[in-house]
Amino acid sequence: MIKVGVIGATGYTGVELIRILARHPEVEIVGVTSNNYAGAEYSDLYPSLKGYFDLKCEELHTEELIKKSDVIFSALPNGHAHQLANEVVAKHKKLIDLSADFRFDDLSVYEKWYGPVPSLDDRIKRVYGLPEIHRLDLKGANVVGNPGCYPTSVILGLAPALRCGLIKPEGIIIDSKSGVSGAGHSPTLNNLYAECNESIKAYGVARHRHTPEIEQELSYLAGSDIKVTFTPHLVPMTRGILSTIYCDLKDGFTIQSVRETYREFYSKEFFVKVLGDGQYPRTKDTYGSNNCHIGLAYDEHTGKLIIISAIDNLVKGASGQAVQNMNSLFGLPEDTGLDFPAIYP
Ligand SMILES: NC(=O)C1=CN([C@@H]2O[C@H](COP(=O)(O)OP(=O)(O)OC[C@H]3O[C@@H](n4cnc5c(N)ncnc54)[C@H](OP(=O)(O)O)[C@@H]3O)[C@@H](O)[C@H]2O)C=CC1
Ligand SMILES: CC(=O)N[C@@H](CCC(=O)OP(=O)(O)O)C(=O)O
Repeated sequence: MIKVGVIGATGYTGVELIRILARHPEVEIVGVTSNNYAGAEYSDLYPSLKGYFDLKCEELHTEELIKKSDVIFSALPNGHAHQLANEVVAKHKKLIDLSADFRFDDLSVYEKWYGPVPSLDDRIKRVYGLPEIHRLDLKGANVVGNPGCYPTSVILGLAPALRCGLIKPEGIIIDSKSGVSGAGHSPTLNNLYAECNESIKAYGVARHRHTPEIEQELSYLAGSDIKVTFTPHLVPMTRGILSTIYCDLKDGFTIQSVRETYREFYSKEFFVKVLGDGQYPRTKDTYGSNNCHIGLAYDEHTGKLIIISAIDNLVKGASGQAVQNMNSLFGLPEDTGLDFPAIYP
């Protein structure tokens, strides 16, 4: 059994991790930590887990938790994982971090968008944890930077098009929508029911911090520098991300050949489903699952390829993907403990 410790277990991604890990056949959860709820029964905080997970929340004593764990999941806000990674690798254990702290190849890009980075242990071998793209690099890693939710939907949506040279690399426009759980469980004015219900708004326009993360991975896939226009929107639903991506199809390709290329690219992937002609993803069809649905269309009027992708921000966009990464790090089939469909309706 893989011994797992979860830090920041009481947030939205934390409870989703516990929901998945508590039923994972190869996992024993050995400790969960909380600042505000140390000493509380986890299932008193989250009664949906009664009978599935009955440990108490501990105070955060990293040394003890790391000692008894094979792998640590950190579901803390940005800026906490660098120091934690130093401690984890010093004890020859592994870290899967759900924040942005280890998502960037170039630390100066992280520092520009998020803030300063302390000195890091040379033994850290970091990987961007999108298994569909970086599976081979996961094998030698001890620290996983689990991708952001919007980037997961966008990168999976564009990967075949850029890797296989189906589209022009310039002028990509991404319009994404997220449910409110994407903002975490700390109450803010923006997230109050009366503010977001019956309302849709764009935010972070032309400056959202997922832009450099998306550009890093798309540039890797294309083999050249990619710039994108990315506009996220907050929509009145609890979970889900839908990204609609507009790009220019190169001459010589048809929607049929694009769909065939996408199907071939993802043919061995358990979690990515390329929909048929005239079918378009709905967040409802990925709700609660680790799946990503991709729909494709060609606008003959403008020559644009339109790619639509849907995920659950808390599962494929965070905790499900983190468990998929753990499975890969420990040599298990990636779908272990994740082989469940969306909740419908
Ligand atoms: N929500 C989403 O859809 C996604 C989130 N992420 C990332 O995952 C991470 C967790 O997000 P999410 O679960 O939504 O966040 P939440 O705000 O819901 O939870 C964060 C948890 O971290 C703990 N925490 C907060 N501040 C501190 C602190 N200063 N020291 C120690 N613990 C602290 C809190 O636990 P307690 O109150 O018990 O102390 C809280 O439960 C973030 O980095 C986020 O950016 C990534 C992809 C998607
Ligand atoms: C709806 C909403 O507010 N979503 C969050 C994205 C959550 C996430 O993945 O953020 P990190 O990159 O910090 O991990 C946002 O736009 O900041």
